[in-house]
Amino acid sequence: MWDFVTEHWRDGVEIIILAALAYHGYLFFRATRGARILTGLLILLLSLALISQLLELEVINWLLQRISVFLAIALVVLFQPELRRVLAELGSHRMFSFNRPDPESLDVLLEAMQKLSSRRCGALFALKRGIDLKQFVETGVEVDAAMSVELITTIFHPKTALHDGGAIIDQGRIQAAGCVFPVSQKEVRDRAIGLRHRAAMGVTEETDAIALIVSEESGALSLAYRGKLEHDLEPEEVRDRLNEILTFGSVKNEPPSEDPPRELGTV
Ligand SMILES: Nc1ncnc2c1ncn2[C@@H]1O[C@H](COP(=O)(O)OP(=O)(O)OP(=O)(O)O)[C@@H](O)[C@H]1O
Repeated sequence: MWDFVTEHWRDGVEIIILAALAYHGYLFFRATRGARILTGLLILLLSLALISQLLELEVINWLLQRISVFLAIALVVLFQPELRRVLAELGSHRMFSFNRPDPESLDVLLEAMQKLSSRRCGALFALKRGIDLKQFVETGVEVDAAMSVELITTIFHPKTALHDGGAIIDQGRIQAAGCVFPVSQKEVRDRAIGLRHRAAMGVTEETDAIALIVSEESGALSLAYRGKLEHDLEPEEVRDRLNEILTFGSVKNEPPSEDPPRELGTV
């Protein structure tokens, strides 16, 4: 027994590491836009590999081996925004940082969002977490001011110079306004989802920020995280979601990616 353990403990460690990597890879990719393409490709390739092995089809075997190199490149292209976010997360040492807005500033933000909603003023916020949003700050105007309902509603008043674009919130302060975020290329079923919501999805695809949106058209409040849009939430739901994400790092009870009821950011 002891001989078996000393001989095979490395295999056990390898199996545990590979299983953990596969599981985390699955969790990471299952909610992304390429998940279905990836699943389809894997099923196709595994079936082909199995058939060609069983029937000893040499040409197909040879082709599959050659294709695997191109497949690796295709996967990098397919999951480019997600990979960028993971690398940025690793680079930002997020595991060691704790960038959480205090409850008072969240209250201020939510109150301002409700005011903007009742006045039908569109607004977009990106709440910075671990990953630096400097590249987006540079596209707007630096504000660096304490948050207040008055300031936020003034910024997003349609007649001000800063109302176009998004505001960046960092540790309870308005860092910048009028910022341009990357627009998500995800296919969205709802035609009412325009550029503001797409920009919210885009900035959360590429960073670990949380985006909050007030719709100019309907006054609806929405939240985007990791590229997914949760549309038309009640103020209390926004607060709960924010607390969940800020506490657990992800949305608890996350709806499945297949046809979720109110989540629109899926292919
Ligand atoms: N890349 C971007 N980054 C930040 N803000 C953007 C970006 N693109 C558009 N916006 C903002 O979105 C506004 C246009 O919103 P649009 O009506 O297309 O979006 P929407 O998602 O339908 O939102 P709403 O429900 O508020 O109409 C612009 O005036 C601008 O303020």
